[in-house]
Amino acid sequence: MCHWPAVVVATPAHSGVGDALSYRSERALAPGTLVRVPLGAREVLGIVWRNDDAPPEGLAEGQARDVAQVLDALPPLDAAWRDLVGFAARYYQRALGEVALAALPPPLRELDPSQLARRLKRPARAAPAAVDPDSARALTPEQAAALEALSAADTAPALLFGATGSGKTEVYLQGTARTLAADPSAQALILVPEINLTPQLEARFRARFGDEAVVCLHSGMTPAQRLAAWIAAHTGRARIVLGTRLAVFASLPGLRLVVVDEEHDPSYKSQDGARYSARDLAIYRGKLQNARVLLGSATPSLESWHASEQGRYRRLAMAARIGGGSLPRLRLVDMNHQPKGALIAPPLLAAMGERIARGEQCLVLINRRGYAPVLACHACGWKSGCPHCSAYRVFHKLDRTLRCHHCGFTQRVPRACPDCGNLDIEPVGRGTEQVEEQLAGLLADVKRPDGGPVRVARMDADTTKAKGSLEAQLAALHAGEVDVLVGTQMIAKGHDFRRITLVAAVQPDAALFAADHRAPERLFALLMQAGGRAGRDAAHSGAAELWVQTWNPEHPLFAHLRTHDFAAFASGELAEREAAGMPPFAHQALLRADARTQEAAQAFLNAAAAATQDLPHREAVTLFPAVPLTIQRVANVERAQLLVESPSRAALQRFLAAWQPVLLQCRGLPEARGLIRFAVDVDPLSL
Ligand SMILES: Nc1ncnc2c1ncn2[C@@H]1O[C@H](COP(=O)(O)OP(=O)(O)OP(=O)(O)O)[C@@H](O)[C@H]1O
Ligand SMILES: [Zn+2]
Repeated sequence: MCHWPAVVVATPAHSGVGDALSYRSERALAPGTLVRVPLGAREVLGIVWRNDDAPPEGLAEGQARDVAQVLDALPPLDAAWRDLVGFAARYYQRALGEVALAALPPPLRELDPSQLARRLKRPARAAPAAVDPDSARALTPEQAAALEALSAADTAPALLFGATGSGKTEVYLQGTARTLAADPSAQALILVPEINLTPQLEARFRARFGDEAVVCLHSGMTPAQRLAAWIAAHTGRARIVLGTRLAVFASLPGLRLVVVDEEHDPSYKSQDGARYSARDLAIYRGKLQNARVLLGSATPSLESWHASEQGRYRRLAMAARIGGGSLPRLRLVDMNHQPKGALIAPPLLAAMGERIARGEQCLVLINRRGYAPVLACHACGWKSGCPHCSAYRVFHKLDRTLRCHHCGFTQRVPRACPDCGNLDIEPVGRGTEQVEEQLAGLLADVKRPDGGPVRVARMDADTTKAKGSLEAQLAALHAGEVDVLVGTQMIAKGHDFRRITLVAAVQPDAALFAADHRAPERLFALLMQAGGRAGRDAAHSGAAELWVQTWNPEHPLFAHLRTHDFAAFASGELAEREAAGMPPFAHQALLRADARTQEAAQAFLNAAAAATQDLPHREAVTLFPAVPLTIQRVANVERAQLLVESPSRAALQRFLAAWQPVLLQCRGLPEARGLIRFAVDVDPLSL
């Protein structure tokens, strides 16, 4: 008898190919089985999705092609995994095949059954997850209460709202230990925004549970490493998967606990391909597999905060810092009353000098890399625009280049103005390189306790490109080899620094007045998280300070920052969002178009909007006019978008599903000639 497996293969987002293709097989194949099947002239990896009794209508028996190979050394992907992938594809408006195959480690696509069998030689039994009892700490009362609440009968997702330095990591560790101890096949998934930023977290998990039990999954691993880790998770040998957003798709048959650390971090939302939110998928996955979900943050996203206000999530609060230390005191510097052009105001500079002389460390946050965001000629008005983008190229002084941070276009800095020949072209504005350079000079008279000169270092995407360099820089800071660290937001995240007592944000004002409705939320989180790096050693915390240089000291955001009152800040923001009908009180999706001309991009969007008249649920959604993106052109591609909004998530979903085939038709319209691609972004993070 012949079988008719429906197989999912990698298909581009809008190929129009149905969810699964029918093949023929001599033997019955369980859903979730990995196979290799012919597709055109190639042979590709596929996943058996279901088994049909007969060939699909219209396909003559003789036309069907046979499954080429069955990778049956691997246990089939379970129903929960297939459900997760199917949900993600539907919800984020992508092809099932695209999402399903992208969720598998890349090398799996190339292996034949015998090669795969060789990789699987290692024993597939669960690692013991030896908990080293000595490394587990005695919990504080708040930590103990959070842990109890986590294992209580109520299975709603939990939001661990714990101040910076309140010991959330220990709750993750002991929550994991309990989960694994309760069931020898249980597994835990720990998601982090960016793995390189948290080498400490990985080290703590490995120290506590043993190397065998823990695997990592992130895009920085080699294909072979990723395959090995994926197999360990899929076969149940690995008990703990520690990974970035892509790890939310790991096959974890024994999943009982999902932790999303720093759940507010925007990097949980993918910005290309299927634009999924790993945090939101973690919630869905928890329900699906009956696993506990724990979201942790000192500055939760307003979405999660709102859910905890409504009781959909359980809020577990840990307000106190470990050791009873206090949160840093806010020192606002009113830049209206400082010497003109001062990069670092004199009182801030003096405070830094005092700290350094005492052997303490300072962090200086400036969210711009390079030396200056623009180079300009004051004689003729020339500016260092990028020829390919609607953006300025950034001046990098160290290698004397002008670099576009959007398309990468790089040139040597011209000796004279390219337009008028004027010789003194000047940097406008400031970036990390400039702050680093100037601080060294400004602090030249200060001495460290050992009499040596002050050591200033910089940490941003430029200094951490080489593999291992980020770890090395963090290690130098921990070892006290650096007195002042200048950097972008990456210095503000998650690090457990012990000797930092002063954190300074030198020019955060732009975010106060940005058009994006999420800008205040992000700025508040950034400042609170940055400040949270100071005074983590209770012995020094009394003197810890967060300095903010601002031209707008009266801004209400700072009042809440002063009292460390996230709850008050959040309730103010939520009230504004509710009044304005913004998320989480409304649900949004963006239709984005890339084209050779702005007209073509907008023409496609307008045609797509016009073609919605007869779609179901049209009345439940609002479509806004097409607009260019803030940075309208990148690498010679014109970009535009159209916002779709609805008070009902379900209605928005149904509308988007019905719209998808219409979008494919609009792509072929004459006025959309020049369209390069389009994509739907559900629950976009920025508009
Ligand atoms: N019960 C405990 N007893 C002693 N020290 C602890 C305990 N729990 C945590 N710590 C220590 O307290 C410090 C802060 O903990 P942790 O880094 O987990 O904070 P956090 O809540 O994650 O903060 P952040 O949000 O700023 O990352 C760490 O050095 C940790 O080792
Ligand atoms: Zn460019």
